[in-house]
Amino acid sequence: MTTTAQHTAASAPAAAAPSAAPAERTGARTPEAAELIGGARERIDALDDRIIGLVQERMAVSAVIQEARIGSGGRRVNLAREMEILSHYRDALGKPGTALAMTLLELCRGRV
Ligand SMILES: O=C(O)C(=O)C[C@]1(C(=O)O)C=C[C@@H](O)C=C1
Repeated sequence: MTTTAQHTAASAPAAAAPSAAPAERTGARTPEAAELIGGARERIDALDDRIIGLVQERMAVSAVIQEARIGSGGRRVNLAREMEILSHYRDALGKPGTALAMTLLELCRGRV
């Protein structure tokens, strides 16, 4: 029987294999570029871990707010506040910022 992992490994392009040579793995055409990309990817992985941690922290703080509001007899969602957040992200990051804020709000809403 073929496992999912075997199937994926067999069908994935060689460039994606972890054991591939650095230049192949990064798409670079020189060892220097491969080295630079490898280092920058490590920084991106570290940044992504921090971003994920911040998102999780945001979710926890949002849950505290929602709990307090619902516990006091209010509604879970506060649309006026959501509009402020959408504007904030859009002002900082442009149109994709709005999409990012919507995803964050989706993650944060409805956790309590
Ligand atoms: O600020 C609030 O009132 C919240 O409930 C937090 C939050 C958010 O995650 O930013 C979540 C739900 C609301 O609809 C608006 C905003």
